[in-house]
Amino acid sequence: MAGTKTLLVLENFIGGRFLPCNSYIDSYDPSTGEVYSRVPDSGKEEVEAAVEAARAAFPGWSARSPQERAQVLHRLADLLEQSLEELAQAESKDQGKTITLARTVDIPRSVQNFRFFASSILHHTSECTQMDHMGCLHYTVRAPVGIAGLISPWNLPLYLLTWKIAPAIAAGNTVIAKPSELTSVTAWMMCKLLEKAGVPPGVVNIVFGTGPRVGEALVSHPEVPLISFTGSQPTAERITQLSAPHCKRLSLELGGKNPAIIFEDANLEECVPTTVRSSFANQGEICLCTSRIFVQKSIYSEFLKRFLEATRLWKVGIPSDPSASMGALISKAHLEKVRSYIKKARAEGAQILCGEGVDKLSLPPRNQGGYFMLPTVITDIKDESCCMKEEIFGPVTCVVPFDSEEEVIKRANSVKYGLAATVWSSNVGRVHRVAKKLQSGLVWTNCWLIRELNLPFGGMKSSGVGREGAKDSYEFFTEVKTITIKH
Ligand SMILES: NC(=O)c1ccc[n+]([C@@H]2O[C@H](COP(=O)([O-])OP(=O)(O)OC[C@H]3O[C@@H](n4cnc5c(N)ncnc54)[C@H](O)[C@@H]3O)[C@@H](O)[C@H]2O)c1
Ligand SMILES: N/C(=C\C=C\C=O)C(=O)O
Repeated sequence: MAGTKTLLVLENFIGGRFLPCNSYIDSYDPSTGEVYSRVPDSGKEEVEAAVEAARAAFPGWSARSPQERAQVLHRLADLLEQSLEELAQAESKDQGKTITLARTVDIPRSVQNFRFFASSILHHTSECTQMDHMGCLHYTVRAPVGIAGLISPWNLPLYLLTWKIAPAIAAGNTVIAKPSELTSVTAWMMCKLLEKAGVPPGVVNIVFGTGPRVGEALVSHPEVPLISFTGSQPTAERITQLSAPHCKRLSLELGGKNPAIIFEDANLEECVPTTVRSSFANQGEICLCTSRIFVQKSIYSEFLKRFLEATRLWKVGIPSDPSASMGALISKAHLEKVRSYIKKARAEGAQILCGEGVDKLSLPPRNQGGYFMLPTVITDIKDESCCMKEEIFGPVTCVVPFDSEEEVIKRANSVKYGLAATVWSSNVGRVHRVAKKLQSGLVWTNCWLIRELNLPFGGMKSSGVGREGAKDSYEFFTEVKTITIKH
C-alpha cells in the first residue's frame, strides 16, 4: 500500500505483486460524501499484464489435485475470518452499509464462499453410459477452461466477488477479477492474504478501475474465454456485444423487480418484519430485495398499518452505528436516481406514506453531505408506473392490493425481470401452486434470503443468463468432453 496524506491508495494485484497505476479515480465515503480513497484507473495495459500472469500460472495451478486446491481455499477462508472485524469495518466505510450487516452477512458469507467451494470441489462426479450392443462405453471428463474474467458490482462487494473467485480457482482456473470502482477496498485487502494462504502468484489477479476502461479491456481480451458478470442489465447487454465476436461463455446475474405476494392467511407476525427487511436491507441495494408488495384485499389495511409502523422503526443511521438498520446509499448519483423515482410516483398521483419527502431524517453534522434517505413506502400506484416496472435498487417499496390468486400471479409476472419472489400463506397447496407459476429464478415462501449454496442461483428473463451454485458454477468454470471407448 502507498499512502498519500490521509487518503487510502489502492494498487492493482498482478502476478502476486502490488503494482501502482498511472492514473487513479477518487472514491467517496458514502456516509460523508468526502473522498477517502484512490482506486487505480486501469486499462488495456494492466489487463495485458494480468493475462500474462494468469497464463503463466495456469499450468501449475490446474495440474494440482482438487484436494491441494481445496487446502489453499480453506487457508484463505481462515485468514479472512481472522480479519473479519477489519474487513467488516472497511466494507461498511467503503459501501455505506451498516457495520452490523457487514459483520454478520458480507464478510462471514465471503469466508463461507471459500469454505463451501473448497468442500464441494471434492464431490463432483462425471457421467458414464454403456452401449453394449455397439461394444462402447462413453464417459465425460471436465477440465478448467483457462483464464476467467470476473466482474462484480458495488452492493455486496467482497461477498459477490468471492462467490466468483472461489468456484473459479477451485476448479483449476486462474482469474482476473474486476470489482466495482465504487467499492474496491476489501478486494484489495484480500490480496494481502493470498500469498500467506498459499495462492501461487498469477492465480488471482485483481485489476481495479471503471467498466468502460478496464472492464471492456477484460471482456474483449481474446485470451479470456469466459466472463462471469454480476451487475445491471444494460452493462450485461454491452458485455454480450463485446463477447460475441469471440463466442465467449457468459454467466450474467442481473437486476430484479421482485414481488412479495401476501395472502390473507399469511402469518403477519413473521411476514411484516421479514418484508420490511426484504424491502430495505442494505438500503434496498440487493438484487433480491422486494420492491412490489401485493397484499390480498381482505388484509390490505391491516398489513399496511403494521408495515408502516415497522418501517418507521427501521432506523437510518451512520454506518458505524451498531443500532442502525440502514446506512448510506452508494453514491450521490444513485441517491438522486432513487429520489427521482419517488418524484415521478408523486407526479402520477401515487401516495408516499412514509420516508422521502414525508418524514425528517436526522443526521450528525459531519454526515450532512452523506447519501442517506429514509425507507419509503408508496401506495395507490398503477402496475404500469415506472416505479412498479423498473429496478430502483434503493429503499423504496410499493404496496398494492389484489383479489385473486390467478390475478396476482399475472401481475407479479408482468415485468421484464424474473429474479426473486416471496410468497406468504399458510396454505401449503397454494404455496406450491403459486411458486411454480411465478416467473422467477428463486421463490422464497414464508421467508426471505435463506440461501442454500448447493442449489442453482440466478434469474429468468432480463434477470440473467445461467446459474451459480455448487454444480452450476462447477459446470460453468469447466469445459466438458465426451469420450467414447470401443472395446
Ligand atoms: N443477480 C444478481 O446476483 C445481482 C447481484 C448484485 C447486483 N445485481 C445488479 O447489479 C446492479 C447494481 O450494480 P452496479 O450498478 O455496480 O452494476 P453495473 O452494471 O453498473 O456494474 C457492475 C460491474 O460492471 C462493471 N462495468 C460497467 N460497465 C462495464 C462495461 N462496459 N464493460 C465491463 N464492465 C463494466 C462495473 O465497473 C462494475 O464492476 C443492479 O442492477 C443489481 O440488481 C445483480
Ligand atoms: N449471488 C448472491 C446474491 C446476490 C445478491 C444481489 O444483490 C448469493 O447469495 O449467492
